[in-house]
This record gives sequence, structure tokens and C-alpha cells, in this order.
Amino acid sequence: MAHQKGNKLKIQNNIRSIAIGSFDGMHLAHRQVTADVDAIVIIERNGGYLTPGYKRSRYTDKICCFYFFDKIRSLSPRDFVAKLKEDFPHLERIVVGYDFAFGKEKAGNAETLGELFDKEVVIVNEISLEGVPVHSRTIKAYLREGNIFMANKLLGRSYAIEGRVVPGQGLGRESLVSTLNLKVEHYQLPLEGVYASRTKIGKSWHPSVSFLGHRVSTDGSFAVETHIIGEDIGSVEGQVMLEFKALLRRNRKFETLEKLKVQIEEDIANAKKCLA
Ligand SMILES: Cc1cc2nc3c(=O)[nH]c(=O)nc-3n(C[C@H](O)[C@H](O)[C@H](O)COP(=O)(O)O)c2cc1C
Ligand SMILES: Nc1ncnc2c1ncn2[C@@H]1O[C@H](COP(=O)(O)OP(=O)(O)O)[C@@H](O)[C@H]1O
Repeated sequence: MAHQKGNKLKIQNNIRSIAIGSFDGMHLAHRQVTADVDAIVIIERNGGYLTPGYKRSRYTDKICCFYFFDKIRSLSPRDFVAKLKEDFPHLERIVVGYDFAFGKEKAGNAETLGELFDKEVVIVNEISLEGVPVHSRTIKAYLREGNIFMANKLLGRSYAIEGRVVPGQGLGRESLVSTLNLKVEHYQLPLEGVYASRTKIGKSWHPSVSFLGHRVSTDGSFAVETHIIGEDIGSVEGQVMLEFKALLRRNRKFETLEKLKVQIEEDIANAKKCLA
């Protein structure tokens, strides 16, 4: 696995085939499109990612080359193809999906690419799973509805986010259960609610129950919190990864902390069942 910035491709000489796209999430269709190429050219375009930036390279063992959208957005389709030929002088094959669009104002499509590139262009037909076309936008829509089952199914793995441990209100440890509070940036977050999850601290994964949403029962602020089940993990600093396994329930307002605590105990029991 390796990733290189747009113009400084030191390993370019060996690359004979590439796939091009945004590849947000590196979902099932992305893995199929990239299965037979030497390298992936990743164009980053929008916020609210399933998998921000270079993190996409974690989900593939192909070489990942990043083109930043702002740097290439004004290129005409012809200039874009010229850039590819310059960056990959031994390029023989380009793989794109049926809906690939490129160049200034998306003037180019998969067919245009075939006309402009003098070697082979492979156009992959739409890939679906059990009748559902696999696209990042579809996975994001499932996440917004809290449909982790379908999101994970189309991803071909469990949806994961990463965040930095930050101080909480200090209420959890005292009156509820201990949680790690996470500052999560750039990710598309699932529906507000409580999830059976796994949390990666350092190199090890722990079963957990996670809350994500506005703490309508306490200070009203937005939080992403994870409680590690059945273990005291002591104090944790730095980056933590959270993997969503199932939605247990939606976010709710509780009149008292005691009532919230009873519900949290039930959430923990339900998460354990889900994760068993
Ligand atoms: C499993 C679990 C479920 C939770 N469910 C809710 C909820 O439904 N509504 C809510 O307002 N807060 C919920 N919370 C968040 C608590 O309000 C929060 O943990 C508490 O405010 C303590 O925050 P602190 O860790 O910053 O001290 C939940 C927390 C956990 C761990
Ligand atoms: N379901 C799919 N079927 C066929 N090709 C796809 C599919 N999803 C993505 N591709 C192709 O893979 C590359 C990366 O796609 P991208 O547009 O980033 O994915 P998405 O459609 O999920 O947002 C592009 O060449 C795109 O055309």
C-alpha cells in the first residue's frame, strides 16, 4: 500500500493500468472496479465522507495516487488525459465505471475517455448487490436513516469513523457509565442514536456501545461517545476508531439521569447480544 501526491509520482514507471474516481468508502463496487489494475487515481471532491482522504488507501492494497479536485477541475477532458499520460508514461489501460465524468464542468464521460486515450479503456457496467446499485451516495443515505445493516452490506465491511479523544462533561463516570468522548471531523455520521459497536484503541478492538447525537437529556450539545463494555480501559489519548455494527435505538430525551441510566444498562445488554 502506498499513496503519492498528484505531481510527484516516484513509482509511476511501473504503472500500466489505473482506475479513476472518487472511491469514497472503497465499497464493494469500488473494489470490483479496481480489482485488476496496478494503481487507483483518487479524485477527492466533496465533504461528508464515508472515508476521508488518504484513509481510503487502508481499504485497498493497490497503490493510491491522489489528485486534488481543485487542482484538476479546470482541465479540459483532453488536458486531463494528457496529464494522465504524463504522470503514467507506461499507461496501457484505464478502467472507469459507466457513470464516470471528468474534465471542466464534467464535459468528459467514459466514452470521451475512450476517444481521447489511444490505448485501452474498460467501461464497467453498473454493479448492484441484490438489486441495489452500489454507490457512495446510497450508503450515505442508509447511514442517515440508521440502516447500518444495508450500509455495511454495500460497503462489504462495517462502517468505521475515527476521532480524537476529548474531555466530556464529567457526568458519565459519576452518574451514568464511563465513555470516551470523540471529536470526529469530515465523516458522514449515521442517524442520531445508540449503536452496538467495536472500538479500536491502540491496536486492539473492544466491544462497545456508542451514542451519537445531541445530548438532549443533559447539556444539549452534540457528542460522539463510546462505552467499552465490561472493561476499565483507564485513560485514553489520541485517535480512536469506532465501527458500527447495529442501530439499537434512536436518541431520546430522558427526564432524569436515573431513567437514562436504566436505559443505558439495557443498551449495554442489547449491544452484548448483538456483538456475541
Ligand atoms: C449507551 C448510551 C446511550 C445514551 N443515550 C442517550 C439518549 O438517548 N439521550 C441523551 O440525551 N443522551 C444519551 N446518552 C448520552 C449521555 O447523556 C451522556 O453520556 C452524558 O451526558 C454524560 O456525558 P459525558 O460523558 O460527557 O460526561 C447516552 C450515552 C450512552 C453511553
Ligand atoms: N456501482 C458501480 N458500478 C460500476 N462502476 C462504478 C460503480 N460505482 C462506482 N463505479 C466506478 O468506480 C469509479 C469510482 O466511482 P465513484 O464515482 O467514486 O463512486 P460512487 O458512484 O460510489 O460515488 C468510477 O470510475 C465509477 O464510475
